[in-house]
Amino acid sequence: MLSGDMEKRQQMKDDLQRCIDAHKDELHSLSRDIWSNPELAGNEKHAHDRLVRFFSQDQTWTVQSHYKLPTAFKASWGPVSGGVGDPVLNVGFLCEYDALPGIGHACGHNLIAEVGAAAAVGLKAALENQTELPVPVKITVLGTPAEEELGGKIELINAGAFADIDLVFMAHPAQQDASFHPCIIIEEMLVKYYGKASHAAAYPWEGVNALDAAVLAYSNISVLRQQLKPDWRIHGIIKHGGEKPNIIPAYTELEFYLRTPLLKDLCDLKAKAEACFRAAAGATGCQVEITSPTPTYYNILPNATLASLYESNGKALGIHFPEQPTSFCGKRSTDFGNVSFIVPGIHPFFYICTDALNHTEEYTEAAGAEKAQLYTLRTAKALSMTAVDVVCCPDLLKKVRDDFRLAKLKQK
Ligand SMILES: NCCCC[C@H](NC(=O)CCCN)C(=O)O
Repeated sequence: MLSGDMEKRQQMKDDLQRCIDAHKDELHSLSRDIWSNPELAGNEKHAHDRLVRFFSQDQTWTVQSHYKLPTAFKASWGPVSGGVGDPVLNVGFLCEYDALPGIGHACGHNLIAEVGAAAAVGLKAALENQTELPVPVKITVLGTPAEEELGGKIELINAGAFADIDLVFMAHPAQQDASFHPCIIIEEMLVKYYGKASHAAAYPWEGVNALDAAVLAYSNISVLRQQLKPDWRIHGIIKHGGEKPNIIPAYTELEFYLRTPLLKDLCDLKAKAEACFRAAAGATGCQVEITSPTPTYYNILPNATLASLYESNGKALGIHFPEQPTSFCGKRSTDFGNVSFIVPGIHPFFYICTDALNHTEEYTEAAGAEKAQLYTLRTAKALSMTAVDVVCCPDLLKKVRDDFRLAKLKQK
């Protein structure tokens, strides 16, 4: 026999599931449209307009397009219930929608957008008939562009977009379901070599070869890798290697990603990498310019209470959470990590009916497939149900906030 409070929460969870199911075609159309029109980080114009239109069709949402960033948006609803003057509890859902160059939505960000939209409309359905919640509740959906490249969430943090948000939810497609899986710190290094052009056959001795510097730099990093800690990563590309074989390259450009679990390790890795880049300049006589053009993505702070609630709700919907997720490692990164340092939240991973790996063409196909929908909507329901638990139970909200404070202390 459920207690009165539990009965109310269950009724709210039933309402949200019915709402999400009632919108399933529209939600699938939304993610399929985004999938069919892949746009790179910062250029998600179609996705932005499509999501703004999705929320604007319901006049009860207040929608701000081009919110603080050209392709970010904000959709707000509420507050509802609670006593006059009570502090409003603002529940945030995040939508990502940037694709990858050359392989479209190979990370399933179109499904992240669908999960965020579905969870938000579901929570709205659960709340709109409630008049006696412990506190007034508001819903905020943030369209957070450019996760794969520029770190749109970090720009939005710096612009104050998260200042009034109390909880934040999103989920990311993967190969299995996991309420939490570590994502590590990442920093980008851009390396430019400047040499001197000359005819490569007639007067090679007059040239200063910037491509030699690039090749040496890449090789230096490749040998450094065997001396790195096993949970560190460094990988990169030669973005520009020269113009023609008979012109000794006067300019080359390389891009590297450096990743470590802890910020202090990142400083150590950066110093080792920089030594490799400068050694290549010295060996060839080139000048070198080393920059970090994008902000550092932090690791995701865990929140045990939210993760446990998410798993409990997910299991009630039939989600299987492997004890040890076997098919994806915790060496990926996300700008959600930066959000997790300022707002309590969760960023679960979810199965989309494929064993393919992210950032592959096979995953792109899976992210646009009908068979991903059941898992996508189920994830949205579990997120929304988790939000219901927290907004209905002040003790749970306190535990969530305690977890957040403890996790931050452990980072120091
Ligand atoms: N500036 C580079 C950021 C790369 C982020 C990219 N993120 C993902 O693959 C998504 C992981 C889960 N959100 C990465 O290479 O880790």
